[in-house]
Amino acid sequence: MSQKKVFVVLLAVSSVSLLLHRGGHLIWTMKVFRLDCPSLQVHPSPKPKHTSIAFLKTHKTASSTVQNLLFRFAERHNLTVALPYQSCDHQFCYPRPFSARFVHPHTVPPRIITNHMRFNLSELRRVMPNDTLYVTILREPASMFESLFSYYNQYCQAFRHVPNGSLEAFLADPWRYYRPDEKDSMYARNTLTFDLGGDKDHAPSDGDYVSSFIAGIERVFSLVMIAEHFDESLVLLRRLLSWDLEDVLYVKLNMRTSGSKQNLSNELPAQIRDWNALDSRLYDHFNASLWRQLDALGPECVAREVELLRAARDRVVRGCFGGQLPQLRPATQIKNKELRPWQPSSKVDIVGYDLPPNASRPEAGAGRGPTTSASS
Ligand SMILES: Nc1ncnc2c1ncn2[C@@H]1O[C@H](COP(=O)(O)OS(=O)(=O)O)[C@@H](OP(=O)(O)O)[C@H]1O
Repeated sequence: MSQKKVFVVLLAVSSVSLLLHRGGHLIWTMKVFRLDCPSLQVHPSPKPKHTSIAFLKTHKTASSTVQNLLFRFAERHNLTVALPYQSCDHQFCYPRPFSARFVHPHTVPPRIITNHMRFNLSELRRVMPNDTLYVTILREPASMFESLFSYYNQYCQAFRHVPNGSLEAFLADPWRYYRPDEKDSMYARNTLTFDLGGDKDHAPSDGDYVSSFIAGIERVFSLVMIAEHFDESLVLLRRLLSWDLEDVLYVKLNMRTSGSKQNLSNELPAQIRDWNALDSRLYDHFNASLWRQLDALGPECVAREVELLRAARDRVVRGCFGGQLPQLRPATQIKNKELRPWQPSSKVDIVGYDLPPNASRPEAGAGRGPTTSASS
């Protein structure tokens, strides 16, 4: 064989082995470049990863899934996460507005804060670094309210008094059951507005209030994710934070079984949106702004990144679960008690995952991490 041929064969062999070695990353990068998506360059990140993040964990919005992703990032990068004082429970003394005093001194100074709280910017600024980026997540009010109604059925006074726990009965005459100052009333009306520090009982007809509330959120939050477009939101989150693809892989947490959910037919969604009019305005506004940002990136590039993110997630998850995609299990069937998701009542089933006894630790370190569900 001539020297030239030997060189060509060696080149081909080393290219193939490099491809196999770099696997996902290289293939990923090539696919993205083929689409000419320079703004979606992945690995290594052009800028250092951003590590100071305040994630406002809103209720029943897929926020536990985001929180878990942040916990795993913090673990891998040795970052301190602010945790509440025991007396605050796992939420930062929610529903009281957040105070720096609620943060456990062992977790100060933090880089990341992500447990449930009622938003209070001035107090957050006292504990978080100056370069903190603020992120939150919203969910479409009808499905969110259905989830809240089922989850807090035994806790929230407004829901407990409804005959047969009927959502229809509540919506037919909400003022019959709802008292603005009663315990846990924040789960029964405009929960997103409340979590974001707003007045859940403000008259929705006051357009100035709603507009200035939304403008305030826009000034502070660099990204408002949308649960219905979770993966697309992660595309934006990853760019905002200059993170790698591995940093935004996840498994869904805190899901109810389909038997615990109610199909919203006929006029229910409109009634829910009406009752939660402030949240509906918020959601519509930030859903539209999410899509404007995605459009600016280029729908093809976003779709491509979402596709690659899902493929990478499946690969890592299969790595955790012995080559299979994990089965969702009711808590009672999960052998490892530490992995059992919290159950709000006997009427609601929250499902989770069991790790196989010989679970391996996969490349992105996502083995045990993503399976633990914390409603915190
Ligand atoms: N990735 C992703 N995309 C879309 N939806 C998701 C995702 N992960 C979790 N979920 C759904 O989010 C609901 C749980 O929300 P939270 O984790 O915020 O609840 S909690 O307030 O912390 O208890 C819960 O909704 P319901 O099942 O309707 O109750 C989950 O199924």
